[in-house]
Amino acid sequence: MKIVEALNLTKSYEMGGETVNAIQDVDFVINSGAFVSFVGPSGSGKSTLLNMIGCLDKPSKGSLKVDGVDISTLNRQQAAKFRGETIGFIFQDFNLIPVLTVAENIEYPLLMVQNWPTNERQQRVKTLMEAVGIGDQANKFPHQLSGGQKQRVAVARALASKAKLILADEPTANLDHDTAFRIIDLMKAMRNEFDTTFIFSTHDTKIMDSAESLFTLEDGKLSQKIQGGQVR
Ligand SMILES: Nc1ncnc2c1ncn2[C@@H]1O[C@H](COP(=O)(O)OP(=O)(O)OP(=O)(O)O)[C@@H](O)[C@H]1O
Repeated sequence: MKIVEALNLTKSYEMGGETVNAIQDVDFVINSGAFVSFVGPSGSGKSTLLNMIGCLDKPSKGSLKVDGVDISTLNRQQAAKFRGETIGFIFQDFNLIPVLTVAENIEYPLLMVQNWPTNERQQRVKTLMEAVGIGDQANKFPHQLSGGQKQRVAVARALASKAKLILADEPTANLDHDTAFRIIDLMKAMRNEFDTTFIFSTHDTKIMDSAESLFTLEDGKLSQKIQGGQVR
C-alpha cells in the first residue's frame, strides 16, 4: 500500500521578486512500512519536502497524497486533525516540553490530539518507554537527559498515538556519531515493532546507509534513488 505519493510536486517561494523553486517537479512513491531517507546538502529541499508530507505546508503545483488523502485539499483545521491522527514528528532539536517529565512528554499527544482513557494512556506510555530503552527515566525532566535519551523520548512521543507515518527532519543532527547510529537503529526497530513507516532526512552520508530506500535531493530535484524506493 502507498503511504506517500507525489506527482509533479513543486514548491516555490517568492523572495524579493524572485521565485525560489525549493522542490521542482518531483515524482515518487513510498510504500507503507518503508524505512526511507531523503538525503541532500543544505538547501536542497529536504525540510520543504518533509513539511509538505507532514501537511505543514502546501504544494505550489502537482499533487501529494498521504495515506490516500490529497493534502492540498485540506484546510488548516482538517490538516491539523489529519496530522494528529496519521503523522508523528521527530525534530533535530528534540522539541521536548521542558516542564514535563519524560512520561508526560510521551503522553502529551494522547491528551492533546486523541482522547484516550487514562489507563490505556498510561499503559501506552509505559510500553513505549520500555520499547525505546528509557523505562527507568519516566520521572526525569528533559534537561536531566543526554541528547540520545532526549531523542529516544521524542521517538516514543512520535509513536504514541499510533501514527501510520513518522517524519524525522535531521533527527541525528545534534547527536554524536555513535548515538546517531543508535537512534537510527532504534527508529528501524520501532518501525518493525509498531508497524509504521519512517521517513527521515539527513545530510550525513554515513547515516543514510541505514535507510532501506534512499532518495537524493539536489537543488529541489530528486536525482537518484537506491534500493526499494520508486522514482517514477
Ligand atoms: N519560507 C521560505 N521562504 C523562502 N525560501 C525558502 C523558504 N523555505 C525554504 N526556502 C528555500 O528553499 C530551498 C530549500 O530549503 P530547505 O529548508 O527545504 O532545504 P534543506 O535541504 O532542508 O536544508 P537544511 O539541510 O539546511 O535544513 C532553499 O533555497 C531555501 O532558501
